[in-house]
Amino acid sequence: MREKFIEFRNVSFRYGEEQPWVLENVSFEIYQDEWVAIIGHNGSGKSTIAKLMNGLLYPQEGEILINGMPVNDEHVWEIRKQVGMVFQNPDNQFVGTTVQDDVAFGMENRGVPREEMVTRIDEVLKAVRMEDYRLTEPHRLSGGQKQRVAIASVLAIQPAVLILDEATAMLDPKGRKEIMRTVSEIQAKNEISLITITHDLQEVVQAERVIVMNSGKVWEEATPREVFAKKDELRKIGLDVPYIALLADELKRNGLEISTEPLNHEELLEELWTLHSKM
Ligand SMILES: Nc1ncnc2c1ncn2[C@@H]1O[C@H](COP(=O)(O)OP(=O)(O)OP(=O)(O)O)[C@@H](O)[C@H]1O
Repeated sequence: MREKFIEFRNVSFRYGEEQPWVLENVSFEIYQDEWVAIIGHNGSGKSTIAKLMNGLLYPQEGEILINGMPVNDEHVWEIRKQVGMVFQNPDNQFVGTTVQDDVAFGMENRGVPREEMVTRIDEVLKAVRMEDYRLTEPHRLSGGQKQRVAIASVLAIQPAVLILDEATAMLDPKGRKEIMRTVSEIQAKNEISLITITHDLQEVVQAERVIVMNSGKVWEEATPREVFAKKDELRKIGLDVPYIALLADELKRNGLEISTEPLNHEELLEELWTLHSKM
């Protein structure tokens, strides 16, 4: 059975005593090796959740446990070793003058021995397919390459959880797809939990579970198929539905007996093929 890795217990948070509550009574669990997508309209509290997960912020009410440890001053450094985060803009995340310096930086801070650092730099740059850029200055890389290096730097610390907070938002669709393929391979191989905060529906349908936030509260927690079956309700809270799900609905309205809830081209084609063979 999968172990619980992250637990939010009745968490409420606001950015100051005079400020409105940004999260209210939020509870959920994330398991080891799981891929969870967090979605929600702008300002619904997704990034705040990410920052609470590695102790960049502390909740005013409720409790957060990471691998059984409460997020507080006593555990925050250990927690940051276990929870790695990559944000939207890679330019704000570079500290080294070369790609390999950059990957080394986080390890130096955590006292990883030199030989071990050399091995890990090799491994993580290979994992994100950037091994040929080890001596390149980060500002010479493309947006997608920069995000790969940012991910490699986080992986070098060997976290148990990787959080991508809109980390592919600035890339084109091809770049996004490539990064997500790399990350999901790494997740499966290294058995880490992956949490993706995203507006990209293609990313969401690949996750095992989706947490939908609405105005600081958990609105729904289910598989992508279950979530996207609630098309009209999702629209009411300002969220889109994958194009294929809408197309399948339109086909149903036009009399085709589609019995499943297809979420991608392959599933819709399979459904149409089955219908065709019954005709
Ligand atoms: N540093 C801050 N100080 C005050 N309020 C903040 C701060 N950061 C975020 N907020 C407010 O908290 C609320 C939730 O913000 P958060 O960034 O968590 O939402 P989000 O769901 O990630 O949004 P988006 O999809 O736009 O990135 C918003 O109303 C936002 O204005």
